[in-house]
Amino acid sequence: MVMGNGYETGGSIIHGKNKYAVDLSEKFGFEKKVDSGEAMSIQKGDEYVLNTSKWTLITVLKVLYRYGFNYNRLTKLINGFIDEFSTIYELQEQGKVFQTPEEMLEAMSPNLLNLTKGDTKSLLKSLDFSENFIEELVQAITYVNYGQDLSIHAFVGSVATAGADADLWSVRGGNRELPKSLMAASNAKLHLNTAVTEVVNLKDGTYKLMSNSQPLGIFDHVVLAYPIEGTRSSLKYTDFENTPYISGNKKFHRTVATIVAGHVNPNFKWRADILTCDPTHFYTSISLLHPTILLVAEKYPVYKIFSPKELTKEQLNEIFEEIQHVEVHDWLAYPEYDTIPQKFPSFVLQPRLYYLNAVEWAASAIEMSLISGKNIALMISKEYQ
Ligand SMILES: CC(C)=CCC/C(C)=C/CC/C(C)=C/CSC[C@H](N)C(=O)O
Repeated sequence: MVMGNGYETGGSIIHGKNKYAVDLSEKFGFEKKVDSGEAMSIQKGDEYVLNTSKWTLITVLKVLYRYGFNYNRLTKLINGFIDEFSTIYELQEQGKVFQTPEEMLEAMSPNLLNLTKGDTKSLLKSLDFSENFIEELVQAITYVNYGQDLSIHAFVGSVATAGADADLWSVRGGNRELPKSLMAASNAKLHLNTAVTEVVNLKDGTYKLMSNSQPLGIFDHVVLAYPIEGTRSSLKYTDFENTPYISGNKKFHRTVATIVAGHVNPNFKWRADILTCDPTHFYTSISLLHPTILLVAEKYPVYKIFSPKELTKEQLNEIFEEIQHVEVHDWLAYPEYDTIPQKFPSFVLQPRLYYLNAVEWAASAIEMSLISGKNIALMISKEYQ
């Protein structure tokens, strides 16, 4: 909450063709919030290489002028990617289940699995996209959506690009309403503010969960639904023959989201939203935020700055002349995608012990988690058929 209103820092956008998020939002009667009409600029050094306009026609002309038909070709490529990706809905409708993210991608299309094996820049170069288009527009997109450059693998690069489409929305009131409503609809017993610190294998096909040496219960199935590699505290596994999961050298990427209510410094060349394609900047993007729902009139505009490190006072003062409120969210947000793992983590760590966030190594996005959750739910339900 910033000065009476809520704003979203992560998991803030959903694509119009993300079927599960769309269907669930309709089921729960959520209203869609579409933030359109903002201009956006791409910064390279001190220069803005592209300034879009709130008028679509002008933006189209500007993009054509700078990048020729590269943008149209990329749109076609991403539409093809979305079509291949969308076969997952039919596969899951048929009850198909997958042990690993690799199996899942391959079932959607062998091309999607292949995309995880090379980096985004090489793919685009091999398809003859121009150097300035790749390094300016596409890199600005990978920076804003995953805080990383074009060395991320081409599957997540494609998801990032789909996440820069015009067809984006969020839930009015906040995307967090989605898991909240799903939880309520499940009628499950919820232990809030209770960290699971230990999983004990009872060796009779069940697991006991512990929170700081206090038993929470005995379960037939356990789903770990948090990023093990991106968590600073560790989970203890007791009475397992082998440790169910070792993160090894898989790392999560640090992203700092600084939310500022205040006024931009007139000496700072502000554009409605700034994306940078340039690693020399201390930020990867600066955007004007809109409250998830307007509860009180905004006294100050609210901005979100993504950066790889916490911002210093001097850096904040470079951007703002007046700061009324600052909030810093320093988190391990998504995998470090340039270290392409030999193998993604499995959805099944041991019989009946599942890992939902294994899917984040393919790509981290709300819909990816919903798909992974459905995969695990299908696996569990098959045991009872
Ligand atoms: C079925 C469609 C439309 C695409 C398949 C791939 C996919 C799951 C696209 C999601 C696009 C999207 C909204 C990406 C967001 S980027 C992640 C960002 N860091 C965040 O905070 O959510």
